[in-house]
Amino acid sequence: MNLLLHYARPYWKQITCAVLAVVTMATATLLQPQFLKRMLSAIIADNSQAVLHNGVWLLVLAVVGMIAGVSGTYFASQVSQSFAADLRRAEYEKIQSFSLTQIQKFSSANLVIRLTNDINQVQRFAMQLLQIILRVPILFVGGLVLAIWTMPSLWWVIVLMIILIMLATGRIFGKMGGLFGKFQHILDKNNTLTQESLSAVRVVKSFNQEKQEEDNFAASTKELTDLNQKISYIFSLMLPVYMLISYIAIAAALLLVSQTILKNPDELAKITPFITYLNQILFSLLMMGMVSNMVSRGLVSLKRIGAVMAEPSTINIHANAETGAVKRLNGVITVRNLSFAYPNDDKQVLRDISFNLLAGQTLGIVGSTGSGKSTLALLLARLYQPSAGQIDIDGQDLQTIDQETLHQNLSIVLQKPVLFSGTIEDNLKMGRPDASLADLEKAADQAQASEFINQYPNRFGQEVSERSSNLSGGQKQRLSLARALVKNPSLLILDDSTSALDARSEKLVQEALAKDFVATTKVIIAEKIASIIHADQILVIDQGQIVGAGTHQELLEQSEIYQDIYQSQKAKEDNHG
Ligand SMILES: Nc1ncnc2c1ncn2[C@@H]1O[C@H](COP(=O)(O)OP(=O)(O)OP(=O)(O)O)[C@@H](O)[C@H]1O
Repeated sequence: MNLLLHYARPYWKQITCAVLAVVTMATATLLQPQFLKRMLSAIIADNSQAVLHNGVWLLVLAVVGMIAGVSGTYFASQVSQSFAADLRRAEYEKIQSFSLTQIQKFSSANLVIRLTNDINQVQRFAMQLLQIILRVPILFVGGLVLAIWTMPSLWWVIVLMIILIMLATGRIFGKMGGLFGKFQHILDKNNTLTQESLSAVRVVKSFNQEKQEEDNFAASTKELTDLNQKISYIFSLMLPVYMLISYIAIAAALLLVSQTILKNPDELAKITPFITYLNQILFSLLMMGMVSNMVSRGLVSLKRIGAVMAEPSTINIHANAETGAVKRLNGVITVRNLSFAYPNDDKQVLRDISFNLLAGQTLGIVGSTGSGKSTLALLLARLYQPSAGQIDIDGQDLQTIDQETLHQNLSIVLQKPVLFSGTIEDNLKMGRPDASLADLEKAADQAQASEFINQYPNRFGQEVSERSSNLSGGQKQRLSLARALVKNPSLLILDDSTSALDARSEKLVQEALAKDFVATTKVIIAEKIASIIHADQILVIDQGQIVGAGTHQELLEQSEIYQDIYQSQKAKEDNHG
């Protein structure tokens, strides 16, 4: 609720207008039966002057009610849409400030729902709040008071009707308990399944898993449909039950009044407004039931958004608050006693890692599969936070460096290259939006990507399709490498980024890195020792620990594991050669 108040505050003027409009409309609705009663009395008394007078008032009230209704809807939709847009922006910014640890904690599919479906629910909730939820109590209390005032002797008919409706509502909502929470939970599950199977569509197809995926999806969708049907069924009971109760009340009222109408014809003028008030009370109770659906969903969504907003920002997005300046880092890396376990997992993937790297130096990392090399790269790029220990860049704790400074100084090429739909130019410029064509050409040369880019008639204007499915593995790797290089970073992290390149191209990339990126500190994870043989320092990682450190020559002399890896790779090469 605090969230709602916080984000609604800037719109207090529009909210005041919406509230005034709703109050005006409800008052007009409540006053109409009174003028109708006077008009009917005037007809019975054959007073044409009074008939006209009250008729005009009825018309005025109808027009005022209509204007208030339209302007109420206008202000309510303006407030709810602007409020939802602000909240969506704030939530998006919050998610941007999350580390991968936090994203993994919520799961990305779940965050997408919180950013789309939940915000929509809250927007609808805000709209209903300003439109219906405010109107309902006015109509209920006003209708009750005026109905009793119109026909005091029939007070017990109204009270009986309200008690019966309350009992019916209680029973209906008793059945609803918890259904909405469950609905949201299944929706999350359904979304995760969809996202997973669509993002891995090739794997699904190549393993002939379409049927299995379809079955999973069908099962989860059926669960969702069943639950939705249950909710709709319970709601569909409401209107007929309420109508039945109101007809009973109206029949009872008519029966009782029929006794007195002959003696006092003015009672006839009162029965019409009385029935109108009964209907207004009924309508307000019905609305209360209906909007409670929206309110429960809105509150569940608000709570889910609240959980995202309450998560502490681990990444400071904005550049230095005082100067607004983005620093050029030197790229001196100091890692002290670093340990790490993935969220929701007890296993220590990295243990007590320490090393130092001077600006412009190259660090090579080798080790068996699953030893923790990629994890170390992700930690160095601050995509995860260490569980223990610290990483300093130029003597500053990596966690405290603002996002803009880090983005401008650091480039990482992940093991699985990720490109975005758009042109090659769009992708390369992600690292440096102001890069000129000459900059792009230079980076493409360094990454050995020029040859295939030049084969496209529109060169850098060539479209990259969704999930870059129109590019080969090697082409994707070259483009992500070019994207990292175009930034001329102070710190470059390559996670097995040349694995899909032929030996000649890989050698040319290495030469470009040595020649053109002298000042850049380079961390290179490699399968092949040949890729890092000239590194200033090489770390050998095994089961999350450093088991050897030094230059190629030093490791050959000191590290058995390194010797084994080197000999086995050399033997393979000799066999091929
Ligand atoms: N997101 C994750 N959540 C939980 N565990 C993970 C996650 N990513 C990796 N792991 C685990 O962490 C360990 C180290 O993985 P990592 O990817 O760092 O190894 P690696 O040395 O880079 O392997 P490879 O050479 O095969 O790429 C593995 O046991 C892996 O199962």
